Amino acid sequence: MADVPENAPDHCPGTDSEDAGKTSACQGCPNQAVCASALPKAPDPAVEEIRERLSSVKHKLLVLSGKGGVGKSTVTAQLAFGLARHEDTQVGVLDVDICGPSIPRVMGLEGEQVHQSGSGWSPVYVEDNLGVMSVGFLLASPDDAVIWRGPKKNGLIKQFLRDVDWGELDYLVVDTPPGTSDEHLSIVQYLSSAGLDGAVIVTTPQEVSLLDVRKEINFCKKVHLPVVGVVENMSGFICPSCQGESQIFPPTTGGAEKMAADMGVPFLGKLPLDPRIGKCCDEGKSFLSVEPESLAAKAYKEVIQRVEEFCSSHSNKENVLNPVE
Ligand SMILES: Nc1ncnc2c1ncn2[C@@H]1O[C@H](COP(=O)(O)OP(=O)(O)OP(=O)(O)O)[C@@H](O)[C@H]1O
Repeated sequence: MADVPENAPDHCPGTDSEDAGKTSACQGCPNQAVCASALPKAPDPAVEEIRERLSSVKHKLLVLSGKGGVGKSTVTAQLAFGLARHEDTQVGVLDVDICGPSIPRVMGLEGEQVHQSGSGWSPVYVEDNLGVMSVGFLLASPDDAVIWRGPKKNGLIKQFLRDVDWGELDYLVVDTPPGTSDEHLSIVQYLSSAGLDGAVIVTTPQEVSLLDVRKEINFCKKVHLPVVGVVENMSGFICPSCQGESQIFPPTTGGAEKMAADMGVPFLGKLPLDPRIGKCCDEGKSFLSVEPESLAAKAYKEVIQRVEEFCSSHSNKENVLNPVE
């Protein structure tokens, strides 16, 4: 994992890089001597700070997808709305999809900004029991692009995990970038030390998405991250008029359910393609509240219930000490 000291220059290769202390960006950096030496690097104090900060969060979940555009942010948002349906359940959403933060839009918080208090960054609240933090809140406009190299992104992820004052939470749901990258390793390493329950993996039934999900599951296995389960999104279109179902993306190899069984991970359910889900996301609303009787809402409720069951049966203790080998 490319880890970056607080006062690192812009193009810092990261303390764990083979080039640490040797690139042109390292010239003049106060850390150059220690980075260039073969001495073991000091343990990252942020690990302990993040563990301390998140000790008031009972369950921490990552939402992953192998590919972009399969509905990861939609599932994150609707899962969070669903978990927060009980007023006494405190839920947080952390959007670390740094280059494509869509959580502010899908949760109705576009244009909001981060506020700082004495105890850290304050989440933006959708409801009293549902708070959100996103890199999108740091951008001047939703059309702004974040173009950062890995080390700087990892620095921001660390800051988000360490500095947001969530208070007491039952669930923290983390929306991640698509694929498996250096950022994922950072997130897993930092969150594992704080007790990470597991990952919800989102795919569509298309073979091209399933292929990437296999990689995602292998990534979880490699870093000892439990898989809460796989969600098949956009799985069939249910006609709002006749309720007939059509397969838009016919799976050629049995779909996500078979793939999950083959890989020995749970399957959480199928969420149909329903234009009303897209509309709710565009309007930043909870689909479960707007269309509670729809078949898609029923499917969502089953997925949410399975996630709740997983969390209540999961012992939320530190699952990994050093997941990144
Ligand atoms: N089940 C569904 N039915 C209808 N539309 C959906 C469904 N799931 C997601 N969408 C729509 O598909 C689009 C992509 O969804 P979303 O932004 O959640 O994907 P993503 O995987 O998070 O993408 P990215 O990788 O860009 O972050 C959005 O317009 C969303 O409203």
